[in-house]
Amino acid sequence: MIPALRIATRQSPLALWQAKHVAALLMENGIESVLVPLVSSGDVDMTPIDGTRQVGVFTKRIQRALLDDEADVAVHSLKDLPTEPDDRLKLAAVPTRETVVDSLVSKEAWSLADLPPQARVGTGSRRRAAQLLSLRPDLNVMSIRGNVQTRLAKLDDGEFDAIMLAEAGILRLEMHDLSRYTFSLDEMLPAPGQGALGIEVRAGDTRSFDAVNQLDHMPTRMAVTAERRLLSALHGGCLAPIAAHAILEDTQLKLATVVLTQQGDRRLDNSDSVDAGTDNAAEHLADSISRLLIDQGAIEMIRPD
Ligand SMILES: NCc1[nH]cc(CCC(=O)O)c1CC(=O)O
Repeated sequence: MIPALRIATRQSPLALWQAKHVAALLMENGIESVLVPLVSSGDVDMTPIDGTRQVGVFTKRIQRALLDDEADVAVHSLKDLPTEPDDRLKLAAVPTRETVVDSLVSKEAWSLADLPPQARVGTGSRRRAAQLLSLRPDLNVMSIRGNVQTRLAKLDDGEFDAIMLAEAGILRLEMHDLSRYTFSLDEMLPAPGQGALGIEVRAGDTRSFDAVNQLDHMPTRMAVTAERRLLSALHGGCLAPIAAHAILEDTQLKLATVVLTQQGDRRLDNSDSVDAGTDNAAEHLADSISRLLIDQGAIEMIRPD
């Protein structure tokens, strides 16, 4: 009998949902799997996210499980996965993407315009903070940590008037009735890879690769390849105020980007598209926008002060 694929996962409700989702997708292809739940430092460390903290806190622990042969498959939220490739691992699949947008969660379901002056808005993301401040400089953007449930409890306790979350996480956790306003893409562009999963296997593990690669969704893969390449070209890491959203529409791959200063007082908005049928379309699209951004001074803007 072929042994079941071992899927490494963190133990937050969102991570467990994502790992079980991948197990279900594998099962549709007749592939058995078991979950290997692990503890990551990103889940226990409650200090505020800032430039001094390491990137990859959520992903390193489960990558280590693969390298140590405790598991065969690592399921990540793609936006948490650093762009620097690790030769020992391979991104075997990026399945069909969930909604990419962000939501503003508040008791009153305030829209961006409804938020009272100076309202206290919680987010741990520089990208969300800077975009929000660029639109509403009066707001008090405050740091918040913890998993989705912890953040919602802090909102409930009155520590914040509103918090920002990825809509993908809200839907995965089946909080369809959560009182919220969903930003349009014109108001708030997502993080590179937001709403997508990234599934890694050990380089050279062809059995796991072949099983997992069946879950790869070409349009999603192209879109996130463009978004992540842009992030990587700007040396942004997942903590920089860089937003990017790509989508394949008919034959065109489109990429929209926003780069901001931390306080949102300056922003660069760029978008472009390419014929998706050309060689390395995603890479070329990202490279042409990143050259533009670098000329516009993006590297200096995102430098943490
Ligand atoms: N940084 C934590 C994280 N990683 C992935 C998601 C949500 C799911 C996704 O964006 O794919 C979240 C929570 C959030 O940003 O609200």
